Amino acid sequence: MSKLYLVTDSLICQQAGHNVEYVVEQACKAGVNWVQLREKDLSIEDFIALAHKVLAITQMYNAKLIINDRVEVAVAVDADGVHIGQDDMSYTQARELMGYTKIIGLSVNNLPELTTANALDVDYVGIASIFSTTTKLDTTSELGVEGLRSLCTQTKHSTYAIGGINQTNIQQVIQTGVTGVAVVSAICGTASPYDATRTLIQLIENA
Ligand SMILES: Cc1ncc(COP(=O)(O)OP(=O)(O)O)c(N)n1
Ligand SMILES: Cc1ncsc1CCOP(=O)(O)O
Ligand SMILES: [Mg+2]
Repeated sequence: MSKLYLVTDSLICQQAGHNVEYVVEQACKAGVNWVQLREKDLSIEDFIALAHKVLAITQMYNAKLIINDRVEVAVAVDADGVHIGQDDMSYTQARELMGYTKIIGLSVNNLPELTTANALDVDYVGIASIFSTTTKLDTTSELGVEGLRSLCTQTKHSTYAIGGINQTNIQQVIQTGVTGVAVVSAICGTASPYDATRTLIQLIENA
């Protein structure tokens, strides 16, 4: 598994002057090989159409495409996996629809959720939120680096930290022992997603 996971946000890409396909391609070119397509406002038809385009890009770079929330989109385009949260479809139902060859990621926000996830055959847990972020407005907690470190010792799964992670704090996050780091604005919100990705990868490698 790659240590840097790009989670997209079309609005943040747009505000930085790019479309989401461009950002995905630049990030993959720079070395990201996990991409989550996160679209909150698209109809199912538009989400599927965009996912087909993004899948063509990720496949060109041998990267994995994970669909946020919408299991039916992941199934329709034969994506590599789906990421579900505590308020999304249940893990059991998602697994039934996706099958055992696909990746399922689950968000956990605290120790009880992480403990419950330990009984599930998820492929990774997304641990949120590490720092404050304006990208997702309904986050429940800020775990901080020490909260993350503690959760990492109590999980049986691979772990991706998410929420407010950027070039200034990514090394502290990696040093907790987390498997990897997921970012939205630190790549989508930049003038050069390629340069931003290169810098983040370098920081991870030197941590
Ligand atoms: C890698 C990763 N971790 C956590 C999340 C958050 O998922 P969720 O809690 O379902 O919130 P939304 O992203 O759906 O708003 C994630 N997307 N990716
Ligand atoms: C999707 C998500 N889940 C928890 S925080 C978050 C947003 C992270 O965005 P950013 O990397 O811009 O803080
Ligand atoms: Mg969700």
